[in-house]
Amino acid sequence: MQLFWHRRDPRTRDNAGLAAAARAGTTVPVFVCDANLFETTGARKRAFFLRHVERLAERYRELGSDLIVRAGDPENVLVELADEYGAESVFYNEYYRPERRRRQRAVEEALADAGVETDARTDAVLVDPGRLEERYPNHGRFRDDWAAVPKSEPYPEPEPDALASVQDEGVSGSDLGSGSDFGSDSGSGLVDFADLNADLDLDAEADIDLPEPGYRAARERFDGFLDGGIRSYADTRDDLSRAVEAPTLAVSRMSPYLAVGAIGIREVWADATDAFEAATGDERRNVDKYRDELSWREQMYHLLYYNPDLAATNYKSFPNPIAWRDDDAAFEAWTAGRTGYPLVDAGMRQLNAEGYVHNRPRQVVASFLTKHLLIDWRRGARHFAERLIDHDHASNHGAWQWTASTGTDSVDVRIFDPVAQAAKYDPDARFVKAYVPELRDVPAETVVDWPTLSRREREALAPDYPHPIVDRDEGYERAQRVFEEALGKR
Ligand SMILES: Cc1cc2nc3c(=O)[nH]c(=O)nc-3n(C[C@H](O)[C@H](O)[C@H](O)COP(=O)(O)OP(=O)(O)OC[C@H]3O[C@@H](n4cnc5c(N)ncnc54)[C@H](O)[C@@H]3O)c2cc1C
Repeated sequence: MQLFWHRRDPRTRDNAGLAAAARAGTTVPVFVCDANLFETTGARKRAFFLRHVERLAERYRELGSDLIVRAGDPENVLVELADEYGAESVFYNEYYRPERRRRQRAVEEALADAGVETDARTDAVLVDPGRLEERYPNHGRFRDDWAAVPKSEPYPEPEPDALASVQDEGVSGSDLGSGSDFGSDSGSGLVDFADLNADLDLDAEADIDLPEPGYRAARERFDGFLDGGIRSYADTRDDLSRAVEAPTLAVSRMSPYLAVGAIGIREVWADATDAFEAATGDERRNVDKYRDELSWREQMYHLLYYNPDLAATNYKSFPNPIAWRDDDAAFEAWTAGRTGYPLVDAGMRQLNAEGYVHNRPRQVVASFLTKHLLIDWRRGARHFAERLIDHDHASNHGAWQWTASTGTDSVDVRIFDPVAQAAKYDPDARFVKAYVPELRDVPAETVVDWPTLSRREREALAPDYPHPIVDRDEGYERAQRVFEEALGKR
């Protein structure tokens, strides 16, 4: 008998550690609600994740088993459960976020002391970062090495007879209360997340509508994208009009599901590769671009693996400190989507309303904060971590550093011009108008040029919309100067 410890992988399909446990013999699936870890997760993503745990428990019950859910420190809980079920070993998947690594070490020591074996697998990524070199000068070089490593096929879901016929009675109850839709109204044996939340003093309620949770919902969304969007992905991924018209075709919007681990990365990769092989001509280039984006995700994990303090410390070293500004009013305007830069504000309002931001405005808002406003990227990254449902420790901090020019970008100082970006990617202002109602009646070309209009013109056109909080050219030049000073070039 063995335990499988579910961590950030609430799925039975394409789960490396679970498949390995099931191959070894009868397996008891376990999830430990770890309050310390949850406290560092934004409420929206925590709620989204917990809904997945509930779907996972349902799936186990369909397979004639159950998910054993306990609250506490995993190192204590797993030793107790190993004893209770007479398990000789505990299987799980590897994660690279420092808190998770520390937790894993504590679990391994406690289980070793108790005479229980452990078995950790690579699951979150296609290629174990430990198989690659420590540092790459650019994405192309990373991708070459990464592409040369053979990728596993998706792991099969365990057969029902490989799963222990257990019933979870550790946490039981019937009503989740307060309008939540992830409850069940039958009796004992069922996981009650409201009780868990009360015990842990966590609020699993999100302040926004969350996407449908679970593997099936993730699968459905990806199937829709494979049927259509992927074949024009390279050409349409930056088209913000299309992102408004057909949000899950212009791009996949798989990031929330990948971030909580609802679907396995090998499954996504295998399907994208089948689509690539079936495609001809121009479609082939489009599909391959999607696979390239997945390799960016892999590079971010690689970066975190070798730089565990990615969330706290500049990746690049600077001879002089970067003269970040402390400007609470500007930061608040940025978070509220009231900077007077329409594309920045639309992106931030998308974040507030959906817990998701399209990649193009995501780059623009991050650049605006760290360059035009010169506010430390760590403050922006923390805000994103609290608000995004697709928050991923590696991708968020790696991308913030890239955008802030403290990360892996091969360009010394990159500054996105928020007006030029709007002109290029949202010329019809469809994206801006979808999120900034104050500008709905303003002609598109005027929306694009908004920060360049006179005060009087702006007041006449949209009196409720703010004036730019920083001058476009002054902000640009100040950022250029500050970074050149930090780089010792002035
Ligand atoms: C400042 C900033 C913060 C970011 N924070 C996150 C984050 O917390 N979580 C997150 O998943 N992505 C993050 N990204 C990367 C990217 O914006 C999102 O992955 C993408 O917008 C998700 O939408 P999608 O699923 O429709 O992407 P698609 O365009 O459909 O891409 C497919 C998948 O590839 C991966 N991907 C694409 N671009 C990147 C990238 N640059 N880095 C890493 N993975 C990528 C994602 O898993 C994504 O789901 C961030 C980017 C920036 C600039």
